[in-house]
Amino acid sequence: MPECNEDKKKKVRDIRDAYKKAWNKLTKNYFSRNLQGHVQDMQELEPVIKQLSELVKMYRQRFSELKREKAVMDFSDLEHYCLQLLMDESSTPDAIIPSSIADNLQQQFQEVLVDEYQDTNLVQETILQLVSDHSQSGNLFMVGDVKQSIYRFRHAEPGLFIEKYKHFANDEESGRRIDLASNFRSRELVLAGTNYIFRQIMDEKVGEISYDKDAELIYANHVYDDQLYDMPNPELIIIDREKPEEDTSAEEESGEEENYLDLEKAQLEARAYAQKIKQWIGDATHKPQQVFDKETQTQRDVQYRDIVILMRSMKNWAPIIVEEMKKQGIPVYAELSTGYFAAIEVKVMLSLLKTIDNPRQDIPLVSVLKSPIVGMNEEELSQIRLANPKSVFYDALKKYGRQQTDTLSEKVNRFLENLQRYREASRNGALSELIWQIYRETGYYDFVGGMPGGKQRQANLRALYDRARSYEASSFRGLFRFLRFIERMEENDQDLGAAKALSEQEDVVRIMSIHTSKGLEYPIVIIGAMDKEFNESDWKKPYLLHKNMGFASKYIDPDKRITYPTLYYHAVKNALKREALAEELRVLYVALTRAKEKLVMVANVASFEKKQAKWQRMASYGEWVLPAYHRAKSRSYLDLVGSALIRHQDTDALRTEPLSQQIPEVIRLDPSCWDISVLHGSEFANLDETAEDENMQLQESIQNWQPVPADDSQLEKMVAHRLAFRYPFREAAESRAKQTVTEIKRQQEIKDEFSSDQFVSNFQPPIVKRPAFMQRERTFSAAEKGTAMHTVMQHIPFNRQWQAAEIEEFVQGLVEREILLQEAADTIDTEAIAKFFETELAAYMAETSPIYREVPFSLALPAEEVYANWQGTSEEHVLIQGVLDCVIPKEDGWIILDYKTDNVSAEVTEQVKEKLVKRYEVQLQLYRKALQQIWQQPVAHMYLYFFSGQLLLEV
Ligand SMILES: Nc1ncnc2c1ncn2[C@@H]1O[C@H](COP(=O)(O)OP(=O)(O)OP(=O)(O)O)[C@@H](O)[C@H]1O
Repeated sequence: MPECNEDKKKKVRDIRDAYKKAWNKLTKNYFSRNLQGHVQDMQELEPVIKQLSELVKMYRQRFSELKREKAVMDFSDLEHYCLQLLMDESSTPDAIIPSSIADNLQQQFQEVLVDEYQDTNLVQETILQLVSDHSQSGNLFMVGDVKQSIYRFRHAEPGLFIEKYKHFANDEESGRRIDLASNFRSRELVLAGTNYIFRQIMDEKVGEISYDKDAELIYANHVYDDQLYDMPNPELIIIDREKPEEDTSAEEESGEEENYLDLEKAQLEARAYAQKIKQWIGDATHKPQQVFDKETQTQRDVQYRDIVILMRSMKNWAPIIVEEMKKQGIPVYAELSTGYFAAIEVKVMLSLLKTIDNPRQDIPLVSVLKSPIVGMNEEELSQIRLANPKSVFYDALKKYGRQQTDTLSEKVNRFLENLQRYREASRNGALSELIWQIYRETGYYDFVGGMPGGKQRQANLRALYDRARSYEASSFRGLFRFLRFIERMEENDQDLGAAKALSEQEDVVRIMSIHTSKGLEYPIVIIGAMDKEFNESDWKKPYLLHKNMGFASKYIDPDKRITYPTLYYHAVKNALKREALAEELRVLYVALTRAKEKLVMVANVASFEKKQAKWQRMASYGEWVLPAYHRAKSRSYLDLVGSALIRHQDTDALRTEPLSQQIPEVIRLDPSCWDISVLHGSEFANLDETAEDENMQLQESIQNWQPVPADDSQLEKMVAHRLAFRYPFREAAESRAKQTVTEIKRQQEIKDEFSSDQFVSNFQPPIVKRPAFMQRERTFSAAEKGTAMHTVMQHIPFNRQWQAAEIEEFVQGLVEREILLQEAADTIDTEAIAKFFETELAAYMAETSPIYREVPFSLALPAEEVYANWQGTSEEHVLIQGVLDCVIPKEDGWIILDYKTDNVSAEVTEQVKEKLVKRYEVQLQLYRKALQQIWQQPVAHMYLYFFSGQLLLEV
């Protein structure tokens, strides 16, 4: 027998093993029992599931009642109530009849336009049908792209779109389909690349829609034709993390070099992105990449903000990537608003701090006991609970510690001792020191460092420490207050997003989820984490829920204590799996179609060799669309993309063997072009970290107020100029631009022996009216009494003399007309008003008409006239507002009269009169200015009339 090539032998064996494995799985799942057995399992399960569904219905009922009681709705209630309103009560699931409200709306809307129609769910679809008109040609217009339906988790139903898509193409009567095939967004090579991949991976079997000629992206923006791009090919970068074969000499050589195996996967990738980005942005030796600017219709240097990094999920990787990119000196922005307080390590530490503050709080205490800091399990916790079932948990814990002598009680006592020490430390020392002491003594800081995403977790713990330090730097003290402060931050959604130092507007590289990127476009798109496994939680639970197939559970035999999947469980599982994969294909499609000019896909894999072996099975497959069974086995985007690219002439780097000539030319020589690089993880181990070092040094110098080097004289000048800058309108910014006359008067007031503070404040009109219930109380403030007097003077006719009794009657009239409250009317000094009418001035007023009362005015005055010490520019103006009590026109100059209700108790000497005049001089001079400037009238006299003491004084 001729010698057989070992490699080929292994290959054949691998293929056979793969099929054997698949076969075994099939037989295990479906043929380990006969049909009767399967049916029997499901029949036995039936009553249990029925009971469960009854329970769920009851729960729903109770839940709805509670919601109604509390008058709250959730988002899906909104949709469902809306549907209820629009649907006539006689509707059945098969015949939905519009209600009168829906009829009404149908009349109202001429056109109903729906964008992103592919993301509609059945409820929304029914609502749309109910409000649109179906009488003649119809008025419902829907736009969408089913390949971009990525909201399955919100019950989007791409089937609705697909059904119309097919139906309208064949039946012009029911609707018209317009294909918007041209793509104006992207360069030709980006589109060709996307087409090449999707033609192979998307069809009705896996993907729910076929990627046929109608679906393909057609290059239409020919502006790009004349604008060359330096590195136009879409790229696939694969980082291989496979450990090199044991080689002691290499290990010695590497010495202290950072071992790439210590780097997080996300960190490795981030370094790959950073390397690319640095290349594009350029430096002293490299020209920056050019991108096309839509505004100017020309090319310009690429900026950070032209680049986006898309991730399927932001949850675990994004914070690490942000941190690593920063280390590499690349400004990034990622929306990481959530996550800090949700991070388990932060929760545990906060629980511990709460327990230290007050151990009689069950939830924080038990959280700490269960956390790795103490490490108790449910069993132990229940034992402790049993020691004292009625009290708070802390009492139970202490009792258990006292009474028992087992290993658990040792654990308990150790914890109680530590807690006692921490409690003392929290009272005596700095909080931040306590936090650090806890990290050190419990080893929790090191522990989280060993968890997945350890670097980020440690950063979170450090952030808590920093937060405590800066809290103590303010004048606040104490653990309780700190916890309240943190709680308030949490309540107000002020999460400690460390990455939020930069805002969205700035020139930074964005990191976002593919879902967020929907509808957006960027010149350069990096799709990261291509080998992250799809989320399988949807169909890996012991019970499954499918929107059409309903509920499926594993078979459970409580007696034998066994559980295994039923046939129906398998059916639902397969349906969910298929749908989830279809959704993933569409998410990938959204990602690829965000790029305008350049597309880079990055993945890092545990073993490139294994991936190759998997893809290689497609290397000689002759059809465009890859076999469904192969695609269905994909665990990541990379699996799909790798299998698709392996048959292209540009992708030697992916193959273990030369490109098979059996592959049809259309596939092999497809016009798309590809740059593939496979790099080993070790290449990223020692990336230049000088940027970080420099930044750290700078930061340190700045924090310590030490000079930093300025090697650029231009820069030095600019900094000096900026630091010396003085805002030209500072004075204006520090004084009010709008003032009331009363305020100005108060500021410039000269206190005299007659003016107690209260006296002075008599004339401040109340800034806010006293609330109604207080106005009705007996005590009226001096200001309110003054206002009441002014109200009477505003309304009382001047054309005659008034006696006190008549005034009394007049005031009652005001009460009846609801101009005055009775309580306010009771404070009116009618005698004093009667006395006013005895004055010469009142006699003159009786002869004169018109007389203007309560005249409001606004007047702009130069600031220096208003503010005695004004230092600012002379152009600055202040807006003055005031109300003139009484203005009396007179031929030889107008008269201003201002009523005063001050209590002038002292004997009225000349000196007292002088002081009173002085007090109001500023105010009246401003009135004079107002009258002269606004009314253009000369002012001959200005009087103050003091009701108390019937004093008329000329100013
Ligand atoms: N007729 C056109 N001529 C030139 N450019 C166009 C034209 N139509 C659209 N564009 C440009 O193409 C890009 C994509 O357009 P638009 O965002 O409307 O597409 P879309 O179908 O909504 O994309 P998607 O659904 O993939 O997010 C935009 O930059 C837009 O300015």
